[in-house]
Amino acid sequence: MSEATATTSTGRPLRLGTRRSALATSQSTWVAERLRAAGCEVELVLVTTEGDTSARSLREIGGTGVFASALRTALLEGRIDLAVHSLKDLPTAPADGLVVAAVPEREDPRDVLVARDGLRLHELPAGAVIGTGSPRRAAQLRLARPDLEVRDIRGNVDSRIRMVTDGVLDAVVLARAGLARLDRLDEATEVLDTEVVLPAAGQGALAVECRAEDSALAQDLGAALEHAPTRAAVTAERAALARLEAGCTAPVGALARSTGAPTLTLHVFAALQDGARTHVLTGADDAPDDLGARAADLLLNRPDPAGLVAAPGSHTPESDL
Ligand SMILES: NCc1[nH]cc(CCC(=O)O)c1CC(=O)O
Repeated sequence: MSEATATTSTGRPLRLGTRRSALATSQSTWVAERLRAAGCEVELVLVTTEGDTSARSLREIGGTGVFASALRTALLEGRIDLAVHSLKDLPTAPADGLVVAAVPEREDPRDVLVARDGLRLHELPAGAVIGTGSPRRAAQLRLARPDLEVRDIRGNVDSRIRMVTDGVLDAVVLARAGLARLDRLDEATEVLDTEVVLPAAGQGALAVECRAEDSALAQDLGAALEHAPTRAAVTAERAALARLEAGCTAPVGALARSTGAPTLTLHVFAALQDGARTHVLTGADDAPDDLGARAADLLLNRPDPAGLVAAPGSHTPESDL
């Protein structure tokens, strides 16, 4: 990035909009530091979202978009120049007038268990209470451990872990990436295998968004932050999610991995009304949208009779933070 593009066209520092939570500020600070290392002047601007201020269930306040929408409004109104989102919280529908200018290299996308007494999932006693607000996690936990009680919870990462340390719950499931960003990975008692709990589409990855009309800024953000293999993987995952959202209301997991360029292998999970299904598909990493859409179509046509029955209309976003 050249010094000439280190600030906006008006010469002032780039305004990076961030939510207030510890996780959001850690993500935004990481991006700001990378941009400063690339020669940009960057300042953080706090933006409040309804997902942060409302105690109502995420299902009531409108789902996946609640964390992203205030940042997007601030971008479109010109109050900020760029925003950093957790990619898994970003709706699959593109936003008019905005562009995901960069997808940086993702963290380990897996979920972790934080349980009392250092326990692992298979060591929790029958009847143990495990907290998650994510229908995706709940569905897969019920498949792995039908003898546990899965309880719907919400709150930020800190308050969810406190439910375990305070003895209210035996365990919670969180994204490993979130704990890593908060420097609290040592509190995880197990990294959950993706065969047991497939992560959410885009989990562990960030999206750096700006106005589409700021094409020079978008280019600079791409040059400073883009990680092409992560972009390909999350594009495949989100294409699968979008296709499944169009065809059903089930909880979905999706994870693509590079299996030797130029191929990607995509695992998709959905807990449909008539059972849980997974599908694995390999395809070209230069056509990730196509790979995701095909994997979703194949999954929707292939029932796995041994699977789980999901509650109707249970498609809601990931547990909140
Ligand atoms: N919706 C909550 C959310 N969004 C992003 C993360 C963690 C970091 C990530 O997955 O990128 C979390 C917390 C969690 O699921 O435990």
